Amino acid sequence: MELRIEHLSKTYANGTQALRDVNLTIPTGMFGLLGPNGAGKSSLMRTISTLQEADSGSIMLGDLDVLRNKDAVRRVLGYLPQEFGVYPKISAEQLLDHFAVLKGISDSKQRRDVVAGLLQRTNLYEVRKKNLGGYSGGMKQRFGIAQALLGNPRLIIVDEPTAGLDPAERNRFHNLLAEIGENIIVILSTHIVGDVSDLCRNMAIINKGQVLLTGDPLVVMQELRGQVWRREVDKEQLPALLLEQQVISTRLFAGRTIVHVVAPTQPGSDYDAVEPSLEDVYFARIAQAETVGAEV
Ligand SMILES: Nc1ncnc2c1ncn2[C@@H]1O[C@H](COP(=O)(O)OP(=O)(O)OP(=O)(O)O)[C@@H](O)[C@H]1O
Repeated sequence: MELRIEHLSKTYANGTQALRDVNLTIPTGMFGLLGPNGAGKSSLMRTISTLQEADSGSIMLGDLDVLRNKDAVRRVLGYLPQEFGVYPKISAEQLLDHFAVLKGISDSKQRRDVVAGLLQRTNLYEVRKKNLGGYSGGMKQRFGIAQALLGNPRLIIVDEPTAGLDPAERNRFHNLLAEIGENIIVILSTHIVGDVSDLCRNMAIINKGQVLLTGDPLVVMQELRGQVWRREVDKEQLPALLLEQQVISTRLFAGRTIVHVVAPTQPGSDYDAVEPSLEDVYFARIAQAETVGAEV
């Protein structure tokens, strides 16, 4: 089964064009939707999740018309929003039970089994009696996944799930997502490149409401091979370099400034070729789009 988005556009009442003719085909597995803040990721996620209307275009989940059959979509959808609030004064077990009732699992024995199973799967069973207010960020996110998995969804959407998690929690969360993504469609919306390169077999880069690139992260990295160059510079050299070269990133490493540039051939003897990372692809595509935009 796949999710097919065609010609999706959305302009908010204040004139902000959040989605511009978005076309994406998303197969089973983990799909990374990568873009800077304000790119339109949440708008797209909320539209797929039936929480807001598009102006035009279509979304099909298999043969289900998502924009026209909202109730049917909600039965097969799990959603972990960017701001997932929990009631601090009740336990994970109680709240998940409550969500299960809302999902329509009315038989109490069945509900007990489902809730226990999900708490085990998300590694929260030991702390199921603890109030959610005492949970760490990672535990809350795993609880968010537990509620998203209620009702055996065919599609799960997670919006910026690892922001604010420490490395160990992020790792645990990644493993959980990877396991879920084996059988269903999981869309991971994020501005963290590492989340996508660690987890996703397919991805898209979105900026200013437009899809700039789609594909397999390994393939898109291959495609940039031989075009990414690295140079160490003094901070004072940087402004001139920014005018001369297509600089895609500058970072400090051990107190020195390391610059990555994109160029079809070696820009000079002080540049070394580097194996492109997904971050290089990401910054190169965004920089390219900005340049084109600036020329218009
Ligand atoms: N309800 C709204 N009304 C008006 N403008 C909005 C609304 N929601 C979002 N926007 C604007 O639409 C654009 C896309 O926002 P969106 O939240 O979809 O981006 P995003 O990629 O999810 O960014 P972030 O990571 O910051 O949430 C932004 O310019 C944002 O300010």
